[in-house]
Amino acid sequence: MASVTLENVAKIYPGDVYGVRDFDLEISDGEFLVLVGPSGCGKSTTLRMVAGLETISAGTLKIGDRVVNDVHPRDRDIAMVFQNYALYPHMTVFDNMAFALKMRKTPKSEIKERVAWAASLLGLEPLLARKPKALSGGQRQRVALGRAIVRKPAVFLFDEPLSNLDAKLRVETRAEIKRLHRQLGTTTIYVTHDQEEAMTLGDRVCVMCDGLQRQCAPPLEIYRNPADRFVAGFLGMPSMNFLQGELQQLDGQVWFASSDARLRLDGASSEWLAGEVNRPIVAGIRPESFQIHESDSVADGKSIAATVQVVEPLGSQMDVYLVLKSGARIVCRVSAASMTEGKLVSLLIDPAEIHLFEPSSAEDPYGRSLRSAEGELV
Ligand SMILES: Nc1ncnc2c1ncn2[C@@H]1O[C@H](COP(=O)(O)OP(=O)(O)OP(=O)(O)O)[C@@H](O)[C@H]1O
Repeated sequence: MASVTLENVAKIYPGDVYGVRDFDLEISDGEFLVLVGPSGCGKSTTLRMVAGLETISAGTLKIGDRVVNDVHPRDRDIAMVFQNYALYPHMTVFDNMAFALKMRKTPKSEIKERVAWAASLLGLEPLLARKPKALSGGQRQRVALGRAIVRKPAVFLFDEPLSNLDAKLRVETRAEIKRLHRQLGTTTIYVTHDQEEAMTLGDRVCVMCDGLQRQCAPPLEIYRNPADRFVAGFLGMPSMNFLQGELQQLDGQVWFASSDARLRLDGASSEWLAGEVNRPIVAGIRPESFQIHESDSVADGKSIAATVQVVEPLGSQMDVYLVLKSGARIVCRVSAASMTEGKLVSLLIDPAEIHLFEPSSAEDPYGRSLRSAEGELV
Protein backbone atom coordinates (compact mmCIF):
# COMPACT_ATOMS: atom_id res chain seq x y z
CA MET A 1 0.00 0.00 0.00
CA ALA A 2 1.07 3.58 -0.50
CA SER A 3 0.05 7.20 -0.25
CA VAL A 4 -0.57 9.25 -3.41
CA THR A 5 0.49 12.89 -3.53
CA LEU A 6 -0.30 15.50 -6.17
CA GLU A 7 1.62 18.76 -5.81
CA ASN A 8 0.52 21.67 -7.96
CA VAL A 9 -0.40 19.28 -10.75
CA ALA A 10 -1.84 20.61 -14.03
CA LYS A 11 -2.89 19.10 -17.31
CA ILE A 12 -3.03 21.31 -20.39
CA TYR A 13 -4.38 19.60 -23.50
CA PRO A 14 -3.49 20.79 -27.00
CA GLY A 15 -5.22 24.07 -27.85
CA ASP A 16 -4.59 25.38 -24.30
CA VAL A 17 -7.51 23.41 -22.86
CA TYR A 18 -7.03 23.10 -19.10
CA GLY A 19 -8.06 19.63 -17.95
CA VAL A 20 -6.86 20.20 -14.37
CA ARG A 21 -5.13 23.15 -12.68
CA ASP A 22 -3.24 23.84 -9.44
CA PHE A 23 -4.14 20.46 -8.06
CA ASP A 24 -2.82 19.69 -4.56
CA LEU A 25 -4.01 16.54 -2.85
CA GLU A 26 -2.52 14.04 -0.45
CA ILE A 27 -4.26 10.68 -0.25
CA SER A 28 -3.08 8.72 2.78
CA ASP A 29 -2.03 5.13 2.83
CA GLY A 30 -5.25 3.05 2.94
CA GLU A 31 -7.60 5.97 2.36
CA PHE A 32 -10.66 5.82 0.05
CA LEU A 33 -10.73 9.14 -1.82
CA VAL A 34 -13.58 9.99 -4.18
CA LEU A 35 -13.22 12.56 -6.97
CA VAL A 36 -16.68 13.87 -7.82
CA GLY A 37 -18.02 16.62 -10.03
CA PRO A 38 -20.02 17.33 -13.17
CA SER A 39 -19.01 16.19 -16.65
CA GLY A 40 -15.82 17.86 -17.87
CA CYS A 41 -14.60 18.98 -14.41
CA GLY A 42 -11.33 17.03 -14.73
CA LYS A 43 -11.96 13.86 -12.67
CA SER A 44 -10.87 11.38 -15.32
CA THR A 45 -7.88 13.51 -16.28
CA THR A 46 -6.70 13.46 -12.65
CA LEU A 47 -7.17 9.71 -12.37
CA ARG A 48 -5.50 9.04 -15.71
CA MET A 49 -2.49 11.12 -14.67
CA VAL A 50 -2.14 9.01 -11.52
CA ALA A 51 -2.45 5.89 -13.68
CA GLY A 52 0.17 7.18 -16.12
CA LEU A 53 -2.28 7.07 -19.04
CA GLU A 54 -1.98 10.84 -19.42
CA THR A 55 1.21 12.92 -19.18
CA ILE A 56 1.46 15.65 -16.53
CA SER A 57 1.94 19.20 -17.85
CA ALA A 58 3.18 20.66 -14.55
CA GLY A 59 3.67 19.66 -10.92
CA THR A 60 4.76 16.50 -9.13
CA LEU A 61 2.99 13.20 -8.67
CA LYS A 62 4.19 10.74 -6.05
CA ILE A 63 3.11 7.21 -5.19
CA GLY A 64 4.57 6.55 -1.76
CA ASP A 65 7.87 8.47 -1.67
CA ARG A 66 8.62 7.91 -5.35
CA VAL A 67 8.07 10.64 -7.95
CA VAL A 68 6.28 8.87 -10.82
CA ASN A 69 5.77 11.72 -13.33
CA ASP A 70 7.77 9.82 -15.94
CA VAL A 71 7.25 6.25 -14.73
CA HIS A 72 5.49 3.85 -17.15
CA PRO A 73 1.95 2.82 -16.03
CA ARG A 74 3.11 -0.79 -15.78
CA ASP A 75 5.71 0.17 -13.18
CA ARG A 76 3.47 2.26 -10.92
CA ASP A 77 2.03 -0.65 -8.93
CA ILE A 78 -1.57 0.44 -9.57
CA ALA A 79 -4.65 -1.40 -10.88
CA MET A 80 -7.47 0.37 -12.65
CA VAL A 81 -11.13 -0.65 -13.02
CA PHE A 82 -13.05 0.98 -15.89
CA GLN A 83 -16.78 1.47 -16.47
CA ASN A 84 -16.77 -0.75 -19.57
CA TYR A 85 -15.12 -3.68 -17.70
CA ALA A 86 -12.50 -4.05 -20.49
CA LEU A 87 -12.47 -7.87 -20.25
CA TYR A 88 -10.87 -10.00 -22.96
CA PRO A 89 -13.90 -11.63 -24.68
CA HIS A 90 -12.08 -14.76 -25.88
CA MET A 91 -10.67 -15.61 -22.44
CA THR A 92 -12.39 -17.35 -19.54
CA VAL A 93 -12.97 -15.55 -16.25
CA PHE A 94 -9.96 -17.41 -14.81
CA ASP A 95 -7.71 -16.33 -17.68
CA ASN A 96 -8.97 -12.75 -17.55
CA MET A 97 -8.09 -12.61 -13.88
CA ALA A 98 -4.75 -14.35 -14.40
CA PHE A 99 -3.67 -12.32 -17.45
CA ALA A 100 -1.67 -9.54 -15.77
CA LEU A 101 0.08 -12.05 -13.49
CA LYS A 102 1.04 -14.24 -16.49
CA MET A 103 2.46 -11.16 -18.24
CA ARG A 104 4.61 -10.60 -15.17
CA LYS A 105 5.81 -14.18 -15.30
CA THR A 106 4.32 -15.00 -11.91
CA PRO A 107 4.77 -18.74 -11.13
CA LYS A 108 1.73 -20.83 -12.14
CA SER A 109 1.05 -22.10 -8.63
CA GLU A 110 0.96 -18.53 -7.28
CA ILE A 111 -1.38 -17.43 -10.10
CA LYS A 112 -3.79 -20.26 -9.20
CA GLU A 113 -3.62 -19.35 -5.55
CA ARG A 114 -4.20 -15.62 -6.11
CA VAL A 115 -7.07 -16.12 -8.58
CA ALA A 116 -8.73 -18.55 -6.15
CA TRP A 117 -8.31 -16.01 -3.35
CA ALA A 118 -9.83 -13.14 -5.39
CA ALA A 119 -12.62 -15.38 -6.71
CA SER A 120 -13.58 -16.40 -3.18
CA LEU A 121 -13.58 -12.76 -2.01
CA LEU A 122 -16.00 -11.87 -4.81
CA GLY A 123 -18.05 -15.08 -4.99
CA LEU A 124 -16.77 -15.78 -8.52
CA GLU A 125 -15.76 -19.45 -8.03
CA PRO A 126 -18.71 -20.90 -10.01
CA LEU A 127 -17.98 -18.61 -12.96
CA LEU A 128 -14.24 -19.19 -13.47
CA ALA A 129 -14.65 -21.34 -16.62
CA ARG A 130 -17.13 -18.99 -18.33
CA LYS A 131 -16.38 -16.42 -21.03
CA PRO A 132 -17.51 -12.78 -20.50
CA LYS A 133 -20.42 -13.03 -22.95
CA ALA A 134 -21.98 -15.67 -20.69
CA LEU A 135 -22.00 -13.24 -17.72
CA SER A 136 -24.42 -10.54 -16.60
CA GLY A 137 -23.24 -6.92 -16.39
CA GLY A 138 -22.85 -7.17 -12.62
CA GLN A 139 -20.85 -10.40 -12.89
CA ARG A 140 -18.58 -8.84 -15.52
CA GLN A 141 -17.87 -5.92 -13.26
CA ARG A 142 -17.05 -8.33 -10.41
CA VAL A 143 -14.56 -10.06 -12.73
CA ALA A 144 -13.05 -6.64 -13.52
CA LEU A 145 -12.73 -6.06 -9.76
CA GLY A 146 -11.21 -9.52 -9.35
CA ARG A 147 -8.69 -8.82 -12.08
CA ALA A 148 -7.56 -5.71 -10.21
CA ILE A 149 -7.46 -7.45 -6.82
CA VAL A 150 -5.31 -10.44 -7.88
CA ARG A 151 -2.45 -8.09 -8.60
CA LYS A 152 -2.42 -6.87 -4.97
CA PRO A 153 -1.48 -3.37 -6.15
CA ALA A 154 -0.43 -0.45 -3.92
CA VAL A 155 -3.30 1.67 -5.28
CA PHE A 156 -6.70 0.95 -6.84
CA LEU A 157 -8.07 3.42 -9.38
CA PHE A 158 -11.75 3.28 -10.28
CA ASP A 159 -13.19 5.24 -13.21
CA GLU A 160 -17.00 5.30 -12.87
CA PRO A 161 -17.06 1.51 -12.39
CA LEU A 162 -20.81 1.33 -11.73
CA SER A 163 -22.22 3.49 -14.50
CA ASN A 164 -23.15 0.59 -16.77
CA LEU A 165 -25.13 -1.24 -14.08
CA ASP A 166 -28.83 -0.86 -13.33
CA ALA A 167 -29.88 0.99 -10.17
CA LYS A 168 -30.25 -2.07 -7.89
CA LEU A 169 -26.99 -3.66 -9.00
CA ARG A 170 -25.22 -0.34 -8.65
CA VAL A 171 -26.16 -0.15 -4.98
CA GLU A 172 -25.17 -3.80 -4.39
CA THR A 173 -21.80 -3.47 -6.18
CA ARG A 174 -21.15 -0.21 -4.34
CA ALA A 175 -21.54 -2.03 -1.03
CA GLU A 176 -19.24 -4.76 -2.34
CA ILE A 177 -16.54 -2.23 -3.20
CA LYS A 178 -16.82 -0.74 0.28
CA ARG A 179 -16.57 -4.16 1.88
CA LEU A 180 -13.52 -5.02 -0.22
CA HIS A 181 -11.84 -1.79 0.80
CA ARG A 182 -12.50 -2.53 4.49
CA GLN A 183 -11.07 -6.00 4.03
CA LEU A 184 -8.01 -5.15 1.92
CA GLY A 185 -7.31 -1.60 3.12
CA THR A 186 -5.77 -0.64 -0.24
CA THR A 187 -5.40 3.07 -1.04
CA THR A 188 -8.20 3.87 -3.50
CA ILE A 189 -9.03 6.76 -5.82
CA TYR A 190 -12.55 6.53 -7.19
CA VAL A 191 -14.07 8.77 -9.85
CA THR A 192 -17.81 9.32 -10.13
CA HIS A 193 -20.28 12.02 -11.12
CA ASP A 194 -22.83 10.48 -8.74
CA GLN A 195 -22.97 12.36 -5.46
CA GLU A 196 -24.69 9.50 -3.62
CA GLU A 197 -21.84 7.16 -4.57
CA ALA A 198 -19.35 9.79 -3.41
CA MET A 199 -21.08 10.30 -0.05
CA THR A 200 -21.46 6.60 0.72
CA LEU A 201 -18.01 5.41 -0.39
CA GLY A 202 -15.48 8.11 0.40
CA ASP A 203 -13.44 8.53 3.57
CA ARG A 204 -12.93 11.92 1.96
CA VAL A 205 -14.66 13.45 -1.03
CA CYS A 206 -12.93 15.90 -3.35
CA VAL A 207 -15.47 18.04 -5.22
CA MET A 208 -14.15 19.40 -8.54
CA CYS A 209 -15.41 22.04 -10.95
CA ASP A 210 -13.74 23.53 -14.04
CA GLY A 211 -10.50 21.61 -13.42
CA LEU A 212 -10.22 22.98 -9.88
CA GLN A 213 -10.69 21.46 -6.47
CA ARG A 214 -13.57 23.23 -4.70
CA GLN A 215 -13.51 21.30 -1.41
CA CYS A 216 -11.94 18.11 -0.08
CA ALA A 217 -13.18 16.76 3.26
CA PRO A 218 -15.11 13.86 4.85
CA PRO A 219 -18.59 13.60 3.27
CA LEU A 220 -20.57 14.79 6.30
CA GLU A 221 -18.31 17.77 6.80
CA ILE A 222 -18.88 18.83 3.19
CA TYR A 223 -22.59 18.32 3.60
CA ARG A 224 -22.73 20.38 6.81
CA ASN A 225 -20.27 23.09 5.82
CA PRO A 226 -20.08 23.40 2.03
CA ALA A 227 -17.29 25.80 1.03
CA ASP A 228 -19.32 27.50 -1.67
CA ARG A 229 -22.61 27.49 -3.58
CA PHE A 230 -21.26 25.11 -6.17
CA VAL A 231 -20.42 22.45 -3.58
CA ALA A 232 -23.64 23.16 -1.65
CA GLY A 233 -25.73 22.67 -4.78
CA PHE A 234 -23.83 19.65 -6.02
CA LEU A 235 -24.00 17.48 -2.89
CA GLY A 236 -27.43 16.69 -1.49
CA MET A 237 -30.47 15.22 -3.18
CA PRO A 238 -32.65 17.08 -4.05
CA SER A 239 -30.29 20.05 -4.32
CA MET A 240 -30.09 22.85 -1.78
CA ASN A 241 -32.60 25.70 -2.32
CA PHE A 242 -31.06 29.14 -2.85
CA LEU A 243 -32.90 32.38 -2.10
CA GLN A 244 -31.54 35.78 -3.17
CA GLY A 245 -31.97 38.52 -0.58
CA GLU A 246 -30.33 41.05 1.69
CA LEU A 247 -28.90 41.16 5.19
CA GLN A 248 -30.86 43.54 7.39
CA GLN A 249 -30.57 44.59 11.03
CA LEU A 250 -33.56 45.27 13.24
CA ASP A 251 -34.00 45.21 17.02
CA GLY A 252 -30.43 44.04 17.56
CA GLN A 253 -31.04 41.03 15.31
CA VAL A 254 -29.73 40.29 11.84
CA TRP A 255 -32.24 39.02 9.29
CA PHE A 256 -32.21 37.54 5.84
CA ALA A 257 -34.83 39.51 3.91
CA SER A 258 -36.26 38.93 0.46
CA SER A 259 -39.56 39.67 -1.26
CA ASP A 260 -40.74 36.23 -0.05
CA ALA A 261 -39.72 36.21 3.60
CA ARG A 262 -37.85 37.68 6.51
CA LEU A 263 -35.85 35.00 8.33
CA ARG A 264 -34.11 35.58 11.65
CA LEU A 265 -30.50 34.34 11.58
CA ASP A 266 -29.06 32.41 14.51
CA GLY A 267 -27.29 34.18 17.36
CA ALA A 268 -23.74 33.56 16.17
CA SER A 269 -24.48 34.71 12.63
CA SER A 270 -26.33 37.73 13.97
CA GLU A 271 -23.46 38.87 16.14
CA TRP A 272 -20.88 38.38 13.46
CA LEU A 273 -22.87 39.84 10.59
CA ALA A 274 -24.07 42.95 12.42
CA GLY A 275 -21.46 45.08 10.63
CA GLU A 276 -22.35 43.65 7.24
CA VAL A 277 -25.98 44.64 6.88
CA ASN A 278 -27.75 46.08 3.84
CA ARG A 279 -25.87 44.03 1.34
CA PRO A 280 -26.97 41.25 -1.03
CA ILE A 281 -26.61 37.71 0.20
CA VAL A 282 -27.80 34.23 -0.79
CA ALA A 283 -29.48 31.96 1.75
CA GLY A 284 -29.15 28.23 1.16
CA ILE A 285 -31.63 25.85 2.77
CA ARG A 286 -31.55 22.08 2.29
CA PRO A 287 -34.82 20.38 1.26
CA GLU A 288 -34.80 18.35 4.49
CA SER A 289 -34.41 21.46 6.69
CA PHE A 290 -38.04 22.54 6.27
CA GLN A 291 -41.14 21.53 8.17
CA ILE A 292 -44.38 21.99 6.29
CA HIS A 293 -47.42 23.26 8.20
CA GLU A 294 -50.78 23.23 6.49
CA SER A 295 -51.62 26.70 7.65
CA ASP A 296 -51.67 30.03 5.85
CA SER A 297 -50.46 31.94 8.93
CA VAL A 298 -46.75 32.64 8.76
CA ALA A 299 -44.62 33.16 11.89
CA ASP A 300 -42.47 36.21 11.16
CA GLY A 301 -38.76 35.40 11.23
CA LYS A 302 -39.21 31.66 11.11
CA SER A 303 -41.25 30.68 8.12
CA ILE A 304 -42.10 31.29 4.48
CA ALA A 305 -45.51 31.16 2.80
CA ALA A 306 -45.62 28.86 -0.21
CA THR A 307 -48.08 27.09 -2.47
CA VAL A 308 -47.79 23.34 -3.01
CA GLN A 309 -47.40 22.52 -6.69
CA VAL A 310 -46.41 18.88 -6.98
CA VAL A 311 -46.05 16.08 -4.43
CA GLU A 312 -43.78 13.13 -5.19
CA PRO A 313 -44.20 10.22 -2.76
CA LEU A 314 -41.00 8.24 -2.08
CA GLY A 315 -42.28 5.74 0.49
CA SER A 316 -41.57 6.93 4.03
CA GLN A 317 -40.72 10.40 2.72
CA MET A 318 -41.93 12.70 -0.01
CA ASP A 319 -40.56 15.54 -2.09
CA VAL A 320 -42.85 18.54 -2.17
CA TYR A 321 -42.32 21.16 -4.90
CA LEU A 322 -43.61 24.60 -3.96
CA VAL A 323 -43.75 28.09 -5.40
CA LEU A 324 -43.18 31.25 -3.35
CA LYS A 325 -44.91 34.65 -3.73
CA SER A 326 -42.14 35.94 -6.02
CA GLY A 327 -42.47 32.90 -8.27
CA ALA A 328 -39.23 31.37 -6.88
CA ARG A 329 -39.41 27.59 -6.57
CA ILE A 330 -38.45 25.46 -3.58
CA VAL A 331 -38.31 21.75 -2.92
CA CYS A 332 -38.76 20.17 0.51
CA ARG A 333 -38.14 16.57 1.56
CA VAL A 334 -40.40 15.69 4.47
CA SER A 335 -42.00 12.65 6.11
CA ALA A 336 -44.85 11.28 4.08
CA ALA A 337 -48.21 12.83 4.99
CA SER A 338 -51.28 13.87 3.10
CA MET A 339 -50.61 17.08 1.22
CA THR A 340 -52.96 18.84 -1.15
CA GLU A 341 -51.62 20.25 -4.38
CA GLY A 342 -52.56 23.92 -4.80
CA LYS A 343 -52.79 24.52 -1.03
CA LEU A 344 -51.14 27.51 0.70
CA VAL A 345 -48.76 26.31 3.44
CA SER A 346 -46.16 27.66 5.81
CA LEU A 347 -42.56 26.39 5.68
CA LEU A 348 -40.88 26.46 9.09
CA ILE A 349 -37.08 26.79 9.18
CA ASP A 350 -34.61 26.41 12.05
CA PRO A 351 -32.24 29.45 11.85
CA ALA A 352 -29.26 27.13 12.46
CA GLU A 353 -30.09 25.39 9.18
CA ILE A 354 -29.71 28.51 7.05
CA HIS A 355 -26.42 28.62 5.10
CA LEU A 356 -25.22 31.98 3.89
CA PHE A 357 -23.25 32.54 0.69
CA GLU A 358 -21.82 35.47 -1.22
CA PRO A 359 -23.78 36.27 -4.38
CA SER A 360 -21.87 35.17 -7.51
CA SER A 361 -19.59 37.82 -8.95
CA ALA A 362 -16.75 38.00 -11.45
CA GLU A 363 -14.22 37.62 -8.58
CA ASP A 364 -16.19 34.89 -6.84
CA PRO A 365 -18.24 32.95 -9.44
CA TYR A 366 -18.91 30.04 -7.06
CA GLY A 367 -20.37 32.13 -4.19
CA ARG A 368 -18.10 31.48 -1.20
CA SER A 369 -19.77 30.36 2.05
CA LEU A 370 -19.71 32.73 5.01
CA ARG A 371 -18.65 29.82 7.20
CA SER A 372 -15.28 28.11 7.12
CA ALA A 373 -14.96 24.38 6.54
CA GLU A 374 -14.93 23.96 10.34
CA GLY A 375 -18.26 25.73 10.62
CA GLU A 376 -16.79 28.96 12.02
CA LEU A 377 -17.98 32.22 10.54
CA VAL A 378 -15.30 33.75 8.32
N1 LIG B 1 -7.78 14.31 -25.00
C1 LIG B 1 -8.27 15.52 -24.76
N2 LIG B 1 -7.99 16.57 -25.56
C2 LIG B 1 -8.47 17.81 -25.29
N3 LIG B 1 -9.24 18.11 -24.21
C3 LIG B 1 -9.55 17.09 -23.38
C4 LIG B 1 -9.09 15.75 -23.60
N4 LIG B 1 -9.56 14.96 -22.60
C5 LIG B 1 -10.28 15.77 -21.80
N5 LIG B 1 -10.28 17.05 -22.27
C6 LIG B 1 -10.93 18.22 -21.65
O1 LIG B 1 -10.47 18.34 -20.32
C7 LIG B 1 -11.54 18.70 -19.44
C8 LIG B 1 -11.66 17.65 -18.33
O2 LIG B 1 -12.07 16.41 -18.93
P1 LIG B 1 -12.25 15.07 -18.08
O3 LIG B 1 -12.52 13.96 -19.05
O4 LIG B 1 -11.11 14.91 -17.16
O5 LIG B 1 -13.54 15.42 -17.25
P2 LIG B 1 -14.47 14.46 -16.37
O6 LIG B 1 -14.78 15.23 -15.15
O7 LIG B 1 -13.85 13.13 -16.19
O8 LIG B 1 -15.75 14.35 -17.29
P3 LIG B 1 -16.75 13.09 -17.56
O9 LIG B 1 -17.49 12.85 -16.26
O10 LIG B 1 -17.64 13.59 -18.66
O11 LIG B 1 -15.88 11.93 -17.96
C9 LIG B 1 -12.77 18.83 -20.31
O12 LIG B 1 -12.92 20.19 -20.66
C10 LIG B 1 -12.45 18.01 -21.53
O13 LIG B 1 -13.10 18.50 -22.68
